[in-house]
Amino acid sequence: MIELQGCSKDFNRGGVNQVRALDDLSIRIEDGDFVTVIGSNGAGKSTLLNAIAGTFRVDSGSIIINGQEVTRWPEYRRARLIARVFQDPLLGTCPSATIEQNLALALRRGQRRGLGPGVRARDRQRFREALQPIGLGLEERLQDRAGLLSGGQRQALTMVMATLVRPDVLLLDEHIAALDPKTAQQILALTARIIDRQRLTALMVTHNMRHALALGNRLIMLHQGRIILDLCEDEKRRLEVADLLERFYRIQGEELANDSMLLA
Ligand SMILES: Nc1ncnc2c1ncn2[C@@H]1O[C@H](COP(=O)(O)OP(=O)(O)OP(=O)(O)O)[C@@H](O)[C@H]1O
Repeated sequence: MIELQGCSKDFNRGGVNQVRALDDLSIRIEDGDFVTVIGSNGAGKSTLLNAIAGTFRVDSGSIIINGQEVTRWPEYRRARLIARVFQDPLLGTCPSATIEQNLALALRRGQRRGLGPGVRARDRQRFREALQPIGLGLEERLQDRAGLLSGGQRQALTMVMATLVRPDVLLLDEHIAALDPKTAQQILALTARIIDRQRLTALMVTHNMRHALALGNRLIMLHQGRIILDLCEDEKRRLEVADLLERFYRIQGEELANDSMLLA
């Protein structure tokens, strides 16, 4: 369970560039909820994820994860509960380490990592079993350096690393946006499968309304740091992309600042 109560965050406070990225935002996300997050550029989507992950502290409000108040916890401490996947496939893996060394590091999430990413024989079987369902043959390449992999392969590896030890919360920030359409579809399918199988509590930021409607059991739309639309599974299932846009216009009374949500 994730709960944000009255969270606000200003950047460049007191300056001419001051912006309220989160504006008294409250939301309760139940265990096992998979929430897709949409909104135009600058709506506060990444800020919401950053606030949960502890990239910065919110200026006001509180954040509770699984009953624990984490508002003042630094990012590294929250990392025991939270796994993240970013847009850039290069961010999630260490290129000079082998696939199995990367996975061995992921296996120790939340523990003291020690000096080297040593790989135990019994872990290799676990790694193969985690990689095999992706269908990219990575299970046969455990000793290859991650830097040799394509962007899509690295993002698949990142997804497996993020969930090798089941996180309490999985945060996906446009994690397929940098991939070609076919690879993006594969990683999206992998994402849905992992979240479903592990019954993860997850938030996924996307600019693609089709994906936002198709995946997950709840959809929120942000605008100017506030939640302007919050749809449950049933409502989501009944909506088409055009309906969603219409809802946005109706609520906001203005046009979307960018067309990427339409065109994606
Ligand atoms: N570290 C920061 N310093 C200053 N301003 C920031 C910072 N992070 C975010 N902002 C500002 O906060 C607002 C919300 O940004 P955020 O990145 O959360 O938007 P977003 O919805 O993720 O947008 P996009 O879809 O373009 O990625 C924007 O006006 C942005 O410029």
